[in-house]
Amino acid sequence: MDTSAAAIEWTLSELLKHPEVMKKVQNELAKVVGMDRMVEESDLESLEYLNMVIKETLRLHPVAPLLIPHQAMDECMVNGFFIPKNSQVLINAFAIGRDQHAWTDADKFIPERFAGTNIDIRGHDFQLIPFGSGRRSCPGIQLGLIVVRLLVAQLMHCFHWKLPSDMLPSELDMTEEFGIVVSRANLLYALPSLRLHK
Ligand code: HEM
Repeated sequence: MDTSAAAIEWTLSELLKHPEVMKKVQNELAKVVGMDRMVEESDLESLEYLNMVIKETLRLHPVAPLLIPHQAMDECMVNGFFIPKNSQVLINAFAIGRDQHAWTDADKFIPERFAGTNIDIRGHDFQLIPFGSGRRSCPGIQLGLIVVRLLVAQLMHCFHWKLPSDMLPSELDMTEEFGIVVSRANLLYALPSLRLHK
């Protein structure tokens, strides 16, 4: 049940499916980090476009789409609905991330939608909660985000990527395998070639 690995795989899949976005990520890396050294953890905060790409990936592919089941400690009203004490409550982060009322072109992968907004993924903005929100939200968020951002950054910085057998980006299979953690149903194949020669 590796949430970080699933998030990395979905991000790479979306980048392979959207070569123009991959190009922008690689251009940002060349500009911010340069091509004389590898990207480091201290670079991550400066990689604004990469951070938008990760947010957009986790909006469309929250790796734990129903979070973890919660239980109401007391009865309460939520949005006019009565929730009895001890009810099991499931939060559908997947549906929230694709809600047409909250997002324009909700099913499309558009990292630029976050440009100039303060929408974050740490549980303050309820339309984007891939780590949950509140007291039982993910305690590993900081580590998870560093691992995902650093790995994707290094893979994009060090290598050019293409799909095998002249496959078109639009042909890339994005089938999900359902579980508490939703990962790709089929392995992702992509061909790297060296980009960073130092
Ligand atoms: C991109 C990576 C990750 C994602 C997307 C993610 C997502 C989540 C989500 C959605 C929940 C449930 C929150 C809720 O029900 O409200 C959760 C819980 C949890 N996560 Fe993560 N997680 C990630 C990485 C990690 C890492 C790296 C660790 C540990 C080092 C971790 C440890 C935990 C634990 C212990 C819980 C249970 C918290 C509780 O029930 O109080 N997670 N995570």
